[in-house]
Amino acid sequence: MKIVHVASELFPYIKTGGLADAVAALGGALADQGHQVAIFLPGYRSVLTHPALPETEKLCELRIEMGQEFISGELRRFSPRPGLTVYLVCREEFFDRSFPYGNGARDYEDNAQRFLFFAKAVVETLRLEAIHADVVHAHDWQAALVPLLLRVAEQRHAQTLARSTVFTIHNIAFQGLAPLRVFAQMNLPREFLGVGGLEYHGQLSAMKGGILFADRVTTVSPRYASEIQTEAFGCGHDGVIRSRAAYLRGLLNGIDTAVWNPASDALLPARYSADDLTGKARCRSALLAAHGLRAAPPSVPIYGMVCRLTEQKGVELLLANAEFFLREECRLVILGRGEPRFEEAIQTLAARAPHKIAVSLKLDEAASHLIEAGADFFLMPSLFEPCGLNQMYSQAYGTVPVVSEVGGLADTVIDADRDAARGTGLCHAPTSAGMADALERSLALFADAPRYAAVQQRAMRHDFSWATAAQAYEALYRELLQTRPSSISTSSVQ
Ligand SMILES: Nc1ncnc2c1ncn2[C@@H]1O[C@H](COP(=O)(O)OP(=O)(O)O[C@H]2O[C@H](CO)[C@@H](O)[C@H](O)[C@H]2O)[C@@H](O)[C@H]1O
Repeated sequence: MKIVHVASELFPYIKTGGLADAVAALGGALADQGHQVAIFLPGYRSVLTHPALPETEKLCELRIEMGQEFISGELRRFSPRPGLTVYLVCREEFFDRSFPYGNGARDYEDNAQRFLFFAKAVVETLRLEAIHADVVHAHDWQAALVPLLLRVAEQRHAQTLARSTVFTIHNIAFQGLAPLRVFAQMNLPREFLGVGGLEYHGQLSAMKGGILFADRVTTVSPRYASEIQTEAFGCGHDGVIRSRAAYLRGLLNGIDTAVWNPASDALLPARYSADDLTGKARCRSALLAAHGLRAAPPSVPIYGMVCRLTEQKGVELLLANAEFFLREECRLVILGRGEPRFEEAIQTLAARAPHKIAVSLKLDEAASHLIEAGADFFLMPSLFEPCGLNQMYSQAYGTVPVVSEVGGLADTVIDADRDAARGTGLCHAPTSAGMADALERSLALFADAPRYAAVQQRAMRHDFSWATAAQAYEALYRELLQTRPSSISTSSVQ
């Protein structure tokens, strides 16, 4: 199949979170299966200057219609591995900036235009380069308008650009809301402006466009697929999701075992496997040393956490349990960047016990690998979690996850107290009391070395690889190609 992915992040060239890992690993796994895969990505500064970027070839100049004007850009491409081509949509004014979405304190004001330009450039390239995609697969709000723009372009040019379209929601909390006036720059028929179109409470929602007009909508775990149909998790889009429930699937992410494998991980001071955990003990000492923490004998548990420091990730639950980490003989290492209020609160916590609690407010890939390997428990107290990757990385690294029982966390971690024979971690309600209970249970589990080892072994031997996860997408694509697209996109624009 000819499969085209459209996303705003791609590991290793640009990553602010799990989207980058998921798109890179899915694209790579599909290419390994023998499909012809293309990935469209904005040509951000950090991509164009990335040390791993091979030489890129300039393909063409772009002239993109945005309302009354045409905006120019350039299309570059490179091939990082056989079967995979990455297209970079470049325009200095939009993408040659320090960060992809904002300056840290606020989002860039022209994000709607930047990603509309990107989405339109993808559709224009599909047309100009006659790519004839079997599937165009858009990820998250930044690419969400691609299915609709594509069907409208097909009608305008009387040409088929893609046999089917898929939209994947990695996080429904980020919706790409924009003022209604941006609609004029979309050059879409007026019928797509109303509440049956992109309008969302007096604004435009790119996310809503993806949900309504892709042939199939997927999200990254079965549990999140049902959660987003509820008011509690739908972030205002639950109604529109319910209206397309028949076309919605929850397909679990996997992990890229070429990057996340303790037996071959070059970022670790020592490698190890389920059969020989000696190297993990060295990673454990190295982790404490790297963060200036006091050495810990094997009986003292080390807790690790790596995430964007946002409300979603349950930072408040962690802070509500600060006394646990201050009181108990343990160590805690946190790596993350995010909201200033959380960064400050965590720094204050670390300052109260600098010999046992460390925080690093950086984006640091190598440090995240060392935490996954060196910790004994990995904390993910998320309030919601579409899938979550770190709980799978931590299981592969023999680091027992302690997670909120929401979304993909609930789908990938089995509570060891509830299910002694199958348990791979500890699960709790997404509340501070729930987390407090799980932390107490983690102490009991760690004190019982044979039981901890059994949980660790089961977690390490579980297959979370993308090779398996990608099969579900392949099956979905095949199913789509066999059935006539039934979404309202085609019928609305015909
Ligand atoms: N300071 C830091 N330094 C280094 N690495 C850091 C870091 N902060 C975060 N990371 C890394 O970023 C990734 C985070 O991925 P997640 O899937 O856990 O969450 P995210 O919310 O970004 O992704 C969204 O999309 C993914 C993909 O579908 C879903 O799994 C998830 O639930 C959804 O919220 C991990 O690889 C993690 O190690």
